[in-house]
Amino acid sequence: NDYYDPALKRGRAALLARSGVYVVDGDIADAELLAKLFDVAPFTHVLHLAAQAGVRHALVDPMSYVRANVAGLVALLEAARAADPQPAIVWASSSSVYGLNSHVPFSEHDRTDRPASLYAATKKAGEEIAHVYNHIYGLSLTALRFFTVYGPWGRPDMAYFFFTRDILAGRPITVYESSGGGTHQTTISRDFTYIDDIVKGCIGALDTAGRSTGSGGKKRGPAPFRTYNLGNTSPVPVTQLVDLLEKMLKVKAVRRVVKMPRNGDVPYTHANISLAQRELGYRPSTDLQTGLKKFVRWYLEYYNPELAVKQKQHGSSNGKGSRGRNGSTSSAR
Ligand SMILES: NC(=O)c1ccc[n+]([C@@H]2O[C@H](COP(=O)([O-])OP(=O)(O)OC[C@H]3O[C@@H](n4cnc5c(N)ncnc54)[C@H](O)[C@@H]3O)[C@@H](O)[C@H]2O)c1
Ligand SMILES: O=C(O)[C@H]1O[C@H](OP(=O)(O)OP(=O)(O)OC[C@H]2O[C@@H](n3ccc(=O)[nH]c3=O)[C@H](O)[C@@H]2O)[C@H](O)[C@@H](O)[C@H]1O
Repeated sequence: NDYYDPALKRGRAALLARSGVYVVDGDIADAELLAKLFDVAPFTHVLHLAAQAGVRHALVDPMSYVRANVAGLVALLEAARAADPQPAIVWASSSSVYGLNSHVPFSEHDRTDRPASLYAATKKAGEEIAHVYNHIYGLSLTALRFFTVYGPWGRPDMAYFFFTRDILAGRPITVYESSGGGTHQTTISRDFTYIDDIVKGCIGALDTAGRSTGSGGKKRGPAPFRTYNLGNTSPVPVTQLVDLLEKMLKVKAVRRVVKMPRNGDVPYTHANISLAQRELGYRPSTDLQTGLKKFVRWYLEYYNPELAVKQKQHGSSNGKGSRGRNGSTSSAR
């Protein structure tokens, strides 16, 4: 869909195709298409990442979340349970299911019944729906609760991405610094997790997913039903994220620092990852500074190759704007 620039999605698909992955464009809620795919190949595993993401956009287009994250998930589970053999399914839930939970670090045993956004509520609904398909049809189901994933080829609606774009363009950015008031002020922070670490967690989950125990819609025995946090377990204040970007871009941000509005965001996230460590061998190894450097290098090469070359040659930008892939003029000041 065109929630953000489809050219970026096509670029990722081209990377996949180059590595021998067969890419089909389609709607996850299209039952006929899914049935055809399951006819063509006896999939052993499915890694399901398609969703309407983004916590704040749910205020703008609530139904897109219901369609992709609820109807889309059910369509996939229906296709999987009818398949013979049934595949094991690993899918992306979200740290946002912890909502207003205040017990840190967030553990899989903590409450997830107080979501702060419709996005979070649809992911939580997905976790409950998955339980039904495990219970009735014996599908092996693993939900991975990703914590604020960032890196090259990332999502332009996420703060680290549009802060980079706006800082380079000299546009002001709005930084949520705290929430609450009086003695209950909370510093807004995130357990930012680098994409390569998340990928390793996904592979760990696929490799240990066991088998679905049904075929053709019939359950034959108990199958795994699992939920894991995939975070970095090292929260960083959003203000510090901006400090790091300023250093890497060599541009001072124009900051508008405000209290966090009630727009679906939660004040902080912090993953307890012991379970994933133990059972998936998950060991995140990228701190925010290292991961952001890789993101910034990619960003400049993708959107602003001229500036990337200048930064490499001179170790600093020259202050003159240059035209990038997105057509916008970015000026390093
Ligand atoms: N990036 C994060 O910080 C983060 C954190 C927690 C969970 N997640 C989850 O991880 C998964 C991947 O997220 P992402 O950040 O790469 O987001 P993304 O938006 O880049 O990827 C999701 C993809 O799903 C596609 N999609 C949406 N509706 C679809 C539909 N009906 N049929 C087929 N495709 C559809 C979109 O076009 C998009 O390409 C999502 O499920 C997201 O909710 C992401
Ligand atoms: O882990 C997840 O489950 C979620 O991760 C991600 O959500 P978030 O952690 O909210 O990331 P993101 O929007 O980049 O905001 C980062 C920080 O910047 C703050 N923020 C945001 C906007 C702004 O203008 N100013 C600001 O300070 C904001 O308050 C926050 O503190 C995914 O987008 C989402 O799909 C979901 O899956």
